[in-house]
Amino acid sequence: MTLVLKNVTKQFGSHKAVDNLSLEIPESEMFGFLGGNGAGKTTTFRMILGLLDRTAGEISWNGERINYDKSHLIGYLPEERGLYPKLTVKDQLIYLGKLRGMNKSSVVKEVESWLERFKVPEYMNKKVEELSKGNQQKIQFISAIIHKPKLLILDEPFSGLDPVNVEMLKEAVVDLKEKGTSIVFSSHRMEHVEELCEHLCILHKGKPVVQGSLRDIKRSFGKKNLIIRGDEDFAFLKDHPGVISYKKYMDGCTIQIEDEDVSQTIFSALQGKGFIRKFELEEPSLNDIFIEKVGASYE
Ligand SMILES: Nc1ncnc2c1ncn2[C@@H]1O[C@H](COP(=O)(O)OP(=O)(O)OP(=O)(O)O)[C@@H](O)[C@H]1O
Repeated sequence: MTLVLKNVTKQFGSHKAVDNLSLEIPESEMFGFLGGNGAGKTTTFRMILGLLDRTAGEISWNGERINYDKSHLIGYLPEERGLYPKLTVKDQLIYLGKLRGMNKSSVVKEVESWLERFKVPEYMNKKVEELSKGNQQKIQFISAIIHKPKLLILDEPFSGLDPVNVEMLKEAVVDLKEKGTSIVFSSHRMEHVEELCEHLCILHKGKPVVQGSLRDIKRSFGKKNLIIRGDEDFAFLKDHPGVISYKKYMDGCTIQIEDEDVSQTIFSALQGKGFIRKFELEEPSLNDIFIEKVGASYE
């Protein structure tokens, strides 16, 4: 059940919202879709789901187009959340579950188990409008996955949730992936993608600027971060050969360096400089990569 996008472009008037995007997302994969505001993520999702026509290119899932007759296999958490405020959670989910081919008793069973899992069993008979925004989002998430879709598209699933709820949703998403669902999700939060995805794409002005496996992307970025903690003033390292950037912290500094060898020379330079509590070389974070690839054009 591979999802394939080949040279997909979407033009609104003269504006290219998505520009020649090609992706391949295999079964049971969690794929991260990153990009700043207006990068083209939601537009891509809408095209994948057939809610928006492409200007050019091909999209297929298991070799076929996605259309209405596959709705029982697909789950979608749209960016613009929308539940019926006057309906109870139960009636709302029965309605949506039935649209995806489920019968009432199996919907109720699933809803009970999900509300239990999300620690809100008391919401079953509450009206949606009585719930907080974050809790409405949990209900909307349940509505996207109640029918156990094979392909799940989540547009900013963690936005607006408190840290406890973010963890709950993350665990749910990981479970679904392990049971065979392919998941594509967009996020502005690099650490979520870093934690959950093997593969990712960073879109910028509709174009993919970084694409591939998280591990390869980090390796090929080259630069590394050196974390130093101690009581000394490390500012002299700003001018050390191979140091790209220097960030001061209350208890030390974090330095971006050109390559691993630079950490050796810094290590030598720190000899006799007092007690170092931490000296650790790290891969660049996705945040570093995003800022370098996308951030510059914000200026
Ligand atoms: N229906 C539309 N008509 C005209 N332009 C549109 C339409 N939908 C989206 N756009 C434009 O396409 C571009 C991409 O928008 P899109 O919503 O896909 O971005 P996004 O990456 O999801 O952004 P965000 O992170 O802010 O949600 C934007 O410049 C937007 O203004």
